[in-house]
Amino acid sequence: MSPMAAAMLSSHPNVMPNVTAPAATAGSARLLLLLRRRRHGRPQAVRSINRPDPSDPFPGTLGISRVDWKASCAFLSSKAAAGPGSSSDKPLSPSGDPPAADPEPDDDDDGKGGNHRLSAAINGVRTAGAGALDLVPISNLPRPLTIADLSPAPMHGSRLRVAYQGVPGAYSEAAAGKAYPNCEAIPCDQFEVAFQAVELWIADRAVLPVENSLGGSIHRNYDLLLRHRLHIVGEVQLPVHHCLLALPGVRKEYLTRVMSHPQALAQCELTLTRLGLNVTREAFDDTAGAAEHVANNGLRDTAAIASARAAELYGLQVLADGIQDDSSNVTRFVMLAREPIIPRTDRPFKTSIVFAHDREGTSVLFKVLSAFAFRDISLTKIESRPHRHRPIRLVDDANVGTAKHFEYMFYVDFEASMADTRAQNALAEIQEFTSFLRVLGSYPMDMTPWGAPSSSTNPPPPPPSCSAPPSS
Ligand SMILES: O=C(O)C(=O)C[C@]1(C(=O)O)C=C[C@@H](O)C=C1
Repeated sequence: MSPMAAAMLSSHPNVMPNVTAPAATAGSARLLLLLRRRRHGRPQAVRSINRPDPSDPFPGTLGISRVDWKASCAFLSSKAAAGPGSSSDKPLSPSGDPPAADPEPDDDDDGKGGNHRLSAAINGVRTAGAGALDLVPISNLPRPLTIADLSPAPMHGSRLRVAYQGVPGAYSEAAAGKAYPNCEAIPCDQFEVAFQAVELWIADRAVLPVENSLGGSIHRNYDLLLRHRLHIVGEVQLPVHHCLLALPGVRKEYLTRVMSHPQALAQCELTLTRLGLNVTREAFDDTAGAAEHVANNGLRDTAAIASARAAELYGLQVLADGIQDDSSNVTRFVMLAREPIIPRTDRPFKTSIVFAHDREGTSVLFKVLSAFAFRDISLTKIESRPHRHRPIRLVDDANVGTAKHFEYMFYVDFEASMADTRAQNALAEIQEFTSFLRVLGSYPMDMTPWGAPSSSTNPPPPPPSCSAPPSS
């Protein structure tokens, strides 16, 4: 089994390896108990019984050894034959008394005949000294894996896991909460790690910043989009409202240093000067990480630029609120998944592409842009990044010498779905004069109305958990 499939199986509550229908043995009773516990969200029970057993010929399965299995078969063939009318008719509690009620009733436990007869027989045996067998009807056996379980839709019975860069309190965490309101947000120390977390099935999605209205593009993520094989499945725009944070009791005059994410420092540059602060700027991996660093190290000469939520989390005071240079400071994040979503035309969609060309001159770029313009497709973004594998092109001109051009990869976002024939035709045309073309994703546009920036930028603790929006 591939590691990917194994990871899927282990994360699927209904998937249990090596379980077959004729499970009426004590070993399988134990198995049923395990399955039942697992269904009711008590993974410790599974873990504890799953201890390595030297006699287990199938390590890694559910911890039922062949010895157990044989004993179970012998046990049941002698006792289940007791049949109806014996003591086995009455389900009994472990104490030997009839149980008042099942503390963990099964959803589909209808209490009628069929499998219950078998379960009653076994429960009857339990009073004869077999211990606390707590069986569920065979109808509750795990269902087989179906094609739907293999679809890109995540969940597998649990919350969506969303990787973001930074620590709790970072804006990226708030963006993850906005994109997937009930997700389990997974902090990552670098953008690259968030990409890998999705690729390795540690997370179902990544939510990463790509541009800010004041600071511009987050180039690292453009480069990573090309290096990795993830798909853009959505976007969210998050108003970003920065605060100047310091340890309780510290006054602005004492400050000699301000730390934050370089984007946040850039977004507050003018305000820092206007506040009359004579401070050095120090870059940190993320805004909330800077706040945590100030708090953990008791730095009384240093402030952090971060969210109000970071102040709460790390016990800092807010020295100044709303210090971004523009009150409508917004960061755009993209949501990434292992599989693309199916593009639609019944709501506004955006498509992101990246291309390179190997012909000389500027006309290629002109032609690409014309392919969209002729079809009335609006571009919302264009970004160029160095072509890593071929950064420079030499152009020989016998008369003038050798010209050197920088080579670029061009990233374009346009307002159309890949399900729209205009977009398909535009890309078919573009493909003819580009050497490389990749669709990074076709996804619903974030159409949320422009809310009050201050409240949403100091978001309420992004629900540590998220549900997928309908589109992704
Ligand atoms: O440091 C954070 O809190 C982040 O989420 C990162 C980040 C960024 O990369 O631009 C996100 C939003 C803000 O624009 C500032 C920083």
